[in-house]
Amino acid sequence: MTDLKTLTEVLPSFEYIGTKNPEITHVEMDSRLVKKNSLFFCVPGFTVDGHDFAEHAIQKGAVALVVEKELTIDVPMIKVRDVKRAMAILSAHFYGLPSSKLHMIGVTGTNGKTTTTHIIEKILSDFKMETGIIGTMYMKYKGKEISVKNTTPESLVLQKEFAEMVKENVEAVTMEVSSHALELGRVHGTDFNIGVFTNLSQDHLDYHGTMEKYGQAKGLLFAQLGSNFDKSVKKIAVLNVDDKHFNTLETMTAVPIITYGIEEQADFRAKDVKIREDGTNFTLEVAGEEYLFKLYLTGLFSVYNVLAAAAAAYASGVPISSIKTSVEAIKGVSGRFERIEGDTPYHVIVDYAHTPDSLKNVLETIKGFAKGKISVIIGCGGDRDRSKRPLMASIADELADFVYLTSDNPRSEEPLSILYDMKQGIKGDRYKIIEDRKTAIITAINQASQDEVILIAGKGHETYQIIGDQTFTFDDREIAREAMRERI
Ligand SMILES: CC(=O)N[C@H]1[C@@H](OP(=O)(O)OP(=O)(O)OC[C@H]2O[C@@H](n3ccc(=O)[nH]c3=O)[C@H](O)[C@@H]2O)O[C@H](CO)[C@@H](O)[C@@H]1O[C@H](C)C(=O)N[C@@H](C)C(=O)N[C@H](CCC(=O)O)C(=O)O
Ligand SMILES: Nc1ncnc2c1ncn2[C@@H]1O[C@H](COP(=O)(O)OP(=O)(O)OP(=O)(O)O)[C@@H](O)[C@H]1O
Ligand SMILES: N[C@H](CCC[C@H](N)C(=O)O)C(=O)O
Ligand SMILES: [Mg+2]
Repeated sequence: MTDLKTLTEVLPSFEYIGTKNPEITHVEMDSRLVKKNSLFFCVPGFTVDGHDFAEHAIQKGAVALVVEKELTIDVPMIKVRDVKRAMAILSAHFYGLPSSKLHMIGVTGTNGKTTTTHIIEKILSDFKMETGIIGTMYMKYKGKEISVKNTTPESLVLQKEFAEMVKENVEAVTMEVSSHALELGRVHGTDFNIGVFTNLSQDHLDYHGTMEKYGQAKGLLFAQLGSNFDKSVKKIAVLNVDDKHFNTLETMTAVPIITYGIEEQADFRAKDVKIREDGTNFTLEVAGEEYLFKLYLTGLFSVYNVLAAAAAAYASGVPISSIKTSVEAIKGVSGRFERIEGDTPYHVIVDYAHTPDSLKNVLETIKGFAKGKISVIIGCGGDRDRSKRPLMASIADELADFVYLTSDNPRSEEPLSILYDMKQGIKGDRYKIIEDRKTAIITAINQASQDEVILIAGKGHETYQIIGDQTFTFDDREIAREAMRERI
C-alpha cells in the first residue's frame, strides 16, 4: 500500500492533474478487474482504448488514473507520454521492486526460447536453487502452474508474480522475453541479471514491419541490462556468435558478453557434433577444458540451445560438471521434437516449428536419419505474419516428400485463404490441402509407408485450436495416438 504522490515520484516525467492524494492498494489495466482503491492504467490497445474504460474503472472503485490524454473525470490523473512504460515502472515500485531480489534470466530470440528456458531451469533446480519459469506454456514455481495468455505477460502481471515468488523464497527466474514484450514495454522495469539471445530469423513481420525493426526490439533486452547502476550485481549478456545479428547486439549492450557457438570462436563452443535419431553428442570447449556431452535432445538447434543454457547457468554460478549432468538427463521439452510412441512401422513427431527457420531445422534433422519417406503436416496461424506462409510451405516442399497443408490456429481469418497463401510456395504436386487438421493427421497416418517419418508441425504443446473466435480442445499428440491405434 502506498499513496499516489509517493508512488508516482519515481516516474521520470509526468503531470499530476488534481489535488487529492489517495491511498493505492491495487494496480490494474483492465477495468473488469478493478477493485476498491485501484490505480487504473488507461492503456491504448490494438483493439480498444483503455481511456474509454476509465468511467467503468471508477465505478468499480478506481481512485486515480494514469493517462496519455487528459479526461474530464474528477479523480487525480497522472498524465504521461507512454502509459505502458509508466505502468511497468509504477507496478515494479508498487510491488517493492521484486525482480531486483531475484536472479533474473531473460531469454529472447525467434526460436528456442521455451526450450532454452526449460534447460536453464532444470540446471538451476538440480543445483538446488528454488526456481520459477515464465513463458509460452505457463508461469510455474513452487509446484504451482499458472496459465498465461502471452509468452511474456504484461508488466503488472509480471511484477505481481515476481513479488509472490519473492514471498515464497524463489531465488532464480528464467523467462522468455518476446519481441512484442520488449517493444510494448512489458519488461521495462524488470531488472535482469542475464540476457540470453538464441537467434533471429523471420517471424512477426506483421507486427514489426521489417527484420531490422524486429532485431532492434530484441536488442532492447541487452540495452536495458545493467542500466540500473547497481554494481554489486553481475550483469551478463549471453550471445550466439554464429547468428548474423550478433554484431548488432554486441554494440547494443554495455555489460560483459559470454559468447557461444559452433562455427565461430566462442567462450562456449561445441565441436565434433554427432546427431543421431535419438540424441546428440558433442564436445564442449570452455576455458581451455573439454567435456563430452551426450544428449537425448536431437538436432543442431538443440546443441545451440544447450550451449546458451550452459553459458547462462555458468554465469549464474553453476559448475560445468553439474551443468553436464543436468543437461544429459533431459529427455525433451513438451511439444518440441516429441516422438509419439507406438508399435508402428512408421514414426510420428510433433514439433512446435511455426517459423521458416525452425521448420527448416527440424526437417533437416529428420532428413539426417530418416530411412523412409518424410511427410509434413503444416499450417500457419491466422492474424499473424502472412509473408512467412509461402516460405514455410516452400521449405516443407523442398525438404519433405509429401506436404499436407492444413489449419493451424486460423483465428479470425478464412482457413482456406491461409492455405492458399501457403500453396504459393509449393512447386510441384506432392501436396494435398486438407483444411481440417484432425482429418489431415488421420489421412497422413493412414497413408504412412514403412519407415516413413510424419512431422506434425506448428502446434507442439498446444491443447487447443482457435477457429474464428472459438477455442476448441485439440492436441496433435492425442489425435496422432488415436489415429495410430485405429489405423485402418
Ligand atoms: C498485439 C498484442 O500484443 N495485443 C496484446 C494487447 O491486446 P490489445 O492491445 O488488443 O488490448 P485491447 O483489447 O485493445 O485493450 C486495451 C486496454 O483496454 C482494457 N480494457 C478492455 C476492455 C474492457 O472492458 N476494459 C478494459 O479496461 C484492456 O485491459 C487493455 O488494458 O494487450 C493484451 C493484454 O495484455 C494482450 O494479451 C494482447 O496480446 C494478444 C493476445 C496477442 O496475441 N499478442 C501476441 C501478438 C503477442 O504478444 N505475442 C508475444 C510472443 C509471440 C512469440 O513468442 O512468438 C507474446 O509475448 O505473447
Ligand atoms: N535454437 C533453435 N534454432 C532454430 N530452431 C529452433 C531452435 N530451438 C528450437 N527450434 C525449433 O523451434 C520450435 C519452437 O521452439 P521453442 O518453443 O523453444 O521456441 P520459442 O522461441 O519459445 O517460440 P515462441 O516464439 O513461440 O515462444 C521447436 O519446436 C523447434 O522446431
Ligand atoms: N507465439 C507465437 C506462437 C505461434 C504458434 C502457432 N501455432 C500459431 O498459432 O500461429 C505467436 O503467437 O505467433
Ligand atoms: Mg516460447
